[in-house]
Amino acid sequence: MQNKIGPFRIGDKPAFTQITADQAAPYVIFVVKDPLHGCEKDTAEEVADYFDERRLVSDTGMCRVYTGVYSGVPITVVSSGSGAPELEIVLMDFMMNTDAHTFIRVGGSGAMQEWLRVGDLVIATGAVRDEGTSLSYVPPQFPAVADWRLVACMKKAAERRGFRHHLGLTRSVDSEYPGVARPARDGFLLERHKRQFEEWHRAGVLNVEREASILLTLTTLFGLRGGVVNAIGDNFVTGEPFRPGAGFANAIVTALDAIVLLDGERNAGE
Ligand SMILES: O=P(O)(O)O[C@H]1O[C@H](CO)[C@@H](O)[C@H]1O
Ligand SMILES: O=c1cc[nH]c(=O)[nH]1
Repeated sequence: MQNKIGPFRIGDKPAFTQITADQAAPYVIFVVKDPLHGCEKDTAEEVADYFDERRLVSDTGMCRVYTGVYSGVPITVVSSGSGAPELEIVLMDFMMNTDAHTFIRVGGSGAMQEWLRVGDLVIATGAVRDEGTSLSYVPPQFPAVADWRLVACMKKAAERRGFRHHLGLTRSVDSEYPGVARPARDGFLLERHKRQFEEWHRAGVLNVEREASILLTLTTLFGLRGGVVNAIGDNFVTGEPFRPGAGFANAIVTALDAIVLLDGERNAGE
């Protein structure tokens, strides 16, 4: 049997973002409305403040969308809640209703290696799919891979700006507590949670957060261009304390500059 009810729409627009094809730029940046970024503004507005011109496309309460121009390139930015389940529905609004082809997550994360510093950037080459949403699409063996051109452009952008940055694997989880070996109520944490943390550390995963893998799974699955740049806000291994918004502005600029570089390559037919 198939679900006879299609995607949610209100006023004949996708319910969660109200996005329409004519309002969406080819390049879309996804951010979380997160107090960890240390700003008063909605995170989408924080990104849109970098645009040379911009217009508010929608604000449904769950998502806020701006479309504008940065260095001559049209870009859309959308903010939503935290975690793979929420980003899935935002991604599907764009993937099923617009011609957007490049999807970039800009966010924060916790470091999983002692040599990473708070404020550094991690440009994901791929993601560990330790969340449930992407498993609803494809088996765990399916790789969540970043687009190599986009990764190269983000690396070049960070280098040119002099931002400390690293390329490697990002792990996405559903649980912010045992999922990252952080004790929950009553100190609840099992040995297997500690072992899991150690395994991913030993496997060389650079950082952990909650959205990279759903974005990279879906862009890989549907032949779109996906990328993720996360700032390091704290270090789970060394205990370097959390600093709100550390490196987040650098992550935003890296994504924006990378889009300009990528657009230039596309226009040059590379
Ligand atoms: O800094 P942002 O992008 O919110 O992302 C990280 O912070 C949130 C809380 O952990 C999760 O969404 C995680 O992915
Ligand atoms: O664990 C996390 C998640 C987001 N940002 C951080 O700094 N750490």
